[in-house]
Amino acid sequence: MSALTIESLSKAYGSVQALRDMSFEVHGGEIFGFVGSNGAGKSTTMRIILGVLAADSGQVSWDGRPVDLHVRQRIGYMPEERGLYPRMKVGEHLVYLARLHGIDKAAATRAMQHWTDVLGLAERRDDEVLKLSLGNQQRVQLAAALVHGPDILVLDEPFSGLDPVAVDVMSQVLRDQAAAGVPVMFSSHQLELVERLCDRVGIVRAGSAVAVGGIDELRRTPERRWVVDGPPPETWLPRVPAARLVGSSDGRSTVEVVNPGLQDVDQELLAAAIAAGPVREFARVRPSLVELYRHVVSADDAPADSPATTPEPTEVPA
Ligand SMILES: Nc1ncnc2c1ncn2[C@@H]1O[C@H](COP(=O)(O)OP(=O)(O)OP(=O)(O)O)[C@@H](O)[C@H]1O
Repeated sequence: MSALTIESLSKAYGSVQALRDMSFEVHGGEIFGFVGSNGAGKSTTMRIILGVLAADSGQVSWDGRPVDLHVRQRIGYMPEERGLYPRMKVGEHLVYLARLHGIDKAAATRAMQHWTDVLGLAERRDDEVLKLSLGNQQRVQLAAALVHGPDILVLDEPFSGLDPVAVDVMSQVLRDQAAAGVPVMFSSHQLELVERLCDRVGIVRAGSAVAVGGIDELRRTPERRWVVDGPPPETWLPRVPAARLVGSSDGRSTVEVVNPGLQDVDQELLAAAIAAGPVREFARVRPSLVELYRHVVSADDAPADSPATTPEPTEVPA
């Protein structure tokens, strides 16, 4: 399957180092969530992928070859600063954009009809863009990214400001595109949505991707914790010196392995707990994407808009 490879991008705006050694890959058929604080470098990376901005160094390739004008024509892009002509009618606008990508008039009209149907805009085809609500303008913007049948989708905050129904519609479109083999990359600050929708994520801090991987992969943190619903911990935990109590509530104890390098402590914990009484639940505690994000991003003490030192990458299991 094809892949979009972002390799060691650097970019400075004057004295602000927006990107430093930004690297990650988006594979065909996956939805990749691009997350990070304000000013971390997400939009800058996406603009460089599109070629509307040049990197100082590094490169973007598709299928192992540097992205050229021909490939860029095949990208569907939703810019952060939404770029529609307010006085143009929705239908005409989409046909015009498809034609700019070299699609003939009949195919462009069919594509416009298809995407306005899918995105719930069929009734609005003859309305000027400026007469639409912001959420509907955003749907048009997604249609604009899709109308030429792109091979790659790069969407800058496509979900911001959408109502829950529009979020569902857009999520389904992205799933369908990924199922058709398209690599779908989008940035967002809505981490629950990213966790629900994405196959992989890249967490950006101060211009670098500091954690990249499948969400389950990233959640396998070195801090190993278990929740145990069973006998009181004081009756069995002292038998496992490698673990300590982190907290208890409602009869459930959270225990943590003191030395993360030790293997099979979970089996010792379970055996010790069962020996002391019935165990109703024994489960590994995994951080949510929100917790993971806070952990990774909290190392960024410098304000995002000022020059910062290069962060140490967070180790992610292969
Ligand atoms: N045109 C520009 N001129 C000068 N500095 C810029 C410009 N565009 C971005 N920057 C700076 O580059 C850094 C990265 O900005 P970028 O917009 O890529 O971040 P972002 O992760 O997309 O942020 P947000 O989540 O707020 O959209 C920030 O420090 C920003 O202030």
